[in-house]
Amino acid sequence: MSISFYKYQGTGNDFIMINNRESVFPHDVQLIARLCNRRTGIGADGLILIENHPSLDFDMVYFNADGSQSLCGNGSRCAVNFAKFLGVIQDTTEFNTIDGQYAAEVKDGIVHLSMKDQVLPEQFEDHYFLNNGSPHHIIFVEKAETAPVVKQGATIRYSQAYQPNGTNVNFVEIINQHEVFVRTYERGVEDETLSCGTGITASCLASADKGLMSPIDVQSKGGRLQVQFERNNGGFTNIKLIGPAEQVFEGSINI
Ligand SMILES: N[C@H](CCC[C@H](N)C(=O)O)C(=O)O
Repeated sequence: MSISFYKYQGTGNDFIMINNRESVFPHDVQLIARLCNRRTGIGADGLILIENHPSLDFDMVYFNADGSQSLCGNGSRCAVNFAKFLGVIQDTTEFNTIDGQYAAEVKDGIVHLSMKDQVLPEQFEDHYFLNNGSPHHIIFVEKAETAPVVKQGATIRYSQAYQPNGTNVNFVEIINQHEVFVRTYERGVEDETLSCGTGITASCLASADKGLMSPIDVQSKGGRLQVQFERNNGGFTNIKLIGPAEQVFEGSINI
């Protein structure tokens, strides 16, 4: 059976997007991993199905490249622009994810994704940790460009401390009081991705503990995003992940 797909990328985090409102594409993780393989398949960090939802605009079903599932911030931004392209939504939406209901707004093609309120990231001797729909180990470094992202990221991701589910690992360089540079080793991709939306958001919230203030502009290897938030005594509210999400090409696959 031939299935059409669209390739999207959000600051270099790239996804196979399928309009699955007719439920033709199976939730088959072996097939998904094969399609995400950059040598034998289409190639992507993940695959996203847009499916119907009984009360919300759509259900975003996200799979990492290895078929595992978690919340994807950049994938959510791409799903919103894809849903707009399909005519499922106009410029505002409330949709479902593995982490529950999320809202977003599209302004001049830029997606403003509202993230859930968060507590302060847990602080350890050499890192922070926050699970904002996906788990994030956050390390502040002098120079992110030279950080051993894959080597050290994989070591932490597979360490005993994070068994059995693992974690994403973020390396954060503070540029100034309103800007950071973030690189991420992503669980489920098992490599560095050009950006990680939930990781960037978690890293910005940890940066607030180091005196940075909203809005925080973020450099990633795949492009620039912005994270906005309000601090209250116990944590953060009105958190937004803001950035582009572009359609790259359309294709079809036989499954
Ligand atoms: N790899 C992550 C999920 C995707 C996160 C990332 N692509 C994002 O934009 O948030 C995990 O398994 O926790």
